[in-house]
Amino acid sequence: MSTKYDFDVLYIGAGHGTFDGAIPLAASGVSVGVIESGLIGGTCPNRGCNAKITLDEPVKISREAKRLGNIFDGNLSINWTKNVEHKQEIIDPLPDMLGGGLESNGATIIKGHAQFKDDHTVVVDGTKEVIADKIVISTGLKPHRLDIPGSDLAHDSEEFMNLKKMPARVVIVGSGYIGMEFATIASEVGAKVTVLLHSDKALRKFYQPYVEDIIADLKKRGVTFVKNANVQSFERKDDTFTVNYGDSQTLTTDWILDATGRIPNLDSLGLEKIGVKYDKSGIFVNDHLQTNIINIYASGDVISSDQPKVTPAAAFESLYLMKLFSGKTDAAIEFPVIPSVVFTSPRIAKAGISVEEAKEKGYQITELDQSKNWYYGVDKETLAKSIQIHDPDGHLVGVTEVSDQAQDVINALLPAIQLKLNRDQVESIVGLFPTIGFDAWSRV
Ligand SMILES: Cc1cc2nc3c(=O)[nH]c(=O)nc-3n(C[C@H](O)[C@H](O)[C@H](O)COP(=O)(O)OP(=O)(O)OC[C@H]3O[C@@H](n4cnc5c(N)ncnc54)[C@H](O)[C@@H]3O)c2cc1C
Ligand SMILES: NC(=O)c1ccc[n+]([C@@H]2O[C@H](COP(=O)([O-])OP(=O)(O)OC[C@H]3O[C@@H](n4cnc5c(N)ncnc54)[C@H](O)[C@@H]3O)[C@@H](O)[C@H]2O)c1
Repeated sequence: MSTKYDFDVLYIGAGHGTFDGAIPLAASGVSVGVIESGLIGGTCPNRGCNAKITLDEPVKISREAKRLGNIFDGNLSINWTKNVEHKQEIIDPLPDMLGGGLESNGATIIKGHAQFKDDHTVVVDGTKEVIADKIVISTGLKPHRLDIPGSDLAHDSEEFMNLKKMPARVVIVGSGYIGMEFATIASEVGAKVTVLLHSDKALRKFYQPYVEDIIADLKKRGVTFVKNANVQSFERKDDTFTVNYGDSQTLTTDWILDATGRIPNLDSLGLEKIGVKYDKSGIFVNDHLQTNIINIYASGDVISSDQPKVTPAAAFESLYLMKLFSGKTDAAIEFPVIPSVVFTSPRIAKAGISVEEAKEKGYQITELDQSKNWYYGVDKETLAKSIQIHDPDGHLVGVTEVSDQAQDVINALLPAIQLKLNRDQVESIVGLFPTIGFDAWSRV
């Protein structure tokens, strides 16, 4: 490293877009700095994936217990307060663990808010200047807030996960990942949930007939869905709230979740000052994750990209930059198949080519009603369907599944899709039995 720099590589933000690659980069001897204004680990461990999946665990068990019916004696009910305490116990150690992983491998953590002064200089909390050869912007997303009267009366996903008590009535505006996952959790915990849709579709990027199956199932469990709701305003009346929507329609509720999306977190970063190009979808990068400023890169959710804004994509980008910066590659980034799952119950998950794309290409589409499959019968899954897509050479190129085990099915099948395995190769691999992975693999 030249003596004019404090670090070879300086990351802004300490989420998956940073630490997956920054740890091995620092371990390889490269001088690494990480500036973080909040908790080390960023969204996923502290207020995203890990927090959410911990809160979802009793929900999953409760759903399964209900399906298994009178095999269980007595009623199971979820104590939300204890559930939130358990979530906190699980996630509290993560920032120290991840920070320890960075520091023990030689990276320096600098706490505070970063703002660019020039192409190589970042000012932390308006006082401390840090100079680096290369800088990676990995500042993630923040909740979008509706621009309507009373919008400050609504809450975000982090506040939902920290609720001490589950409100009796919850209105959720938005039916994307967060809207649908949190509707599943809140309703299983006992809240009367209403989901207000922007249009007539939820989870737009997923296979719509399966999304409709999930909606129908949630409706049976008491969740109300209002399509084309056109939310106008929120008002407070003592301890309750009124949601005004549509053509003079109203709803009274105890709590409002604004789940209308997440937007690039570029607050006071000073990008205009140095001329880094971006728009409302994120920072523009080339196929080496490089911005229009030669020494400044971006990684993770903050990038304007077609990849899903999920942890595996952020981690992959971060690892790519590690390889680029340590001279292990100079090739353009080549994304693997990035799978995605929505943790509703049943879940919906997918990888590879979508059903719509398969239809356009004339690929073979095979649908299986998994509720007839003995393995799904073990936990009495009545809503379980799977679609496999094969290309003209017989390679598995896409899978979509709705079932309570969809995420494990997709994980099991990923190697076949990513590596384009042929029949002999598929048959050369055997898995553990009886497991959903074995079952899924036997369908390839
Ligand atoms: C409720 C929820 C549930 C989710 N569930 C899943 C899931 O189940 N599976 C999945 O794959 N993905 C999930 N995600 C998405 C996942 O969390 C993100 O894709 C992932 O965290 C992106 O990582 P990142 O490093 O790009 O950004 P982040 O993790 O958001 O990290 C950005 C960091 O930058 C810091 N920062 C921002 N600006 C500055 C600044 N100027 N100076 C210093 N620091 C700054 C922030 O404090 C933050 O820590 C979920 C997201 C949410 C919100
Ligand atoms: N399981 C997972 O991987 C997971 C879970 C949660 C979040 N995430 C990530 O977090 C990000 C944010 O999730 P999200 O659910 O907030 O965003 P999203 O983009 O998935 O959904 C936003 C929803 O809000 C709706 N909407 C937008 N404007 C509206 C308006 N004015 N009125 C009513 N509805 C409106 C949209 O139609 C959409 O249904 C996503 O990019 C996702 O990748 C991932």
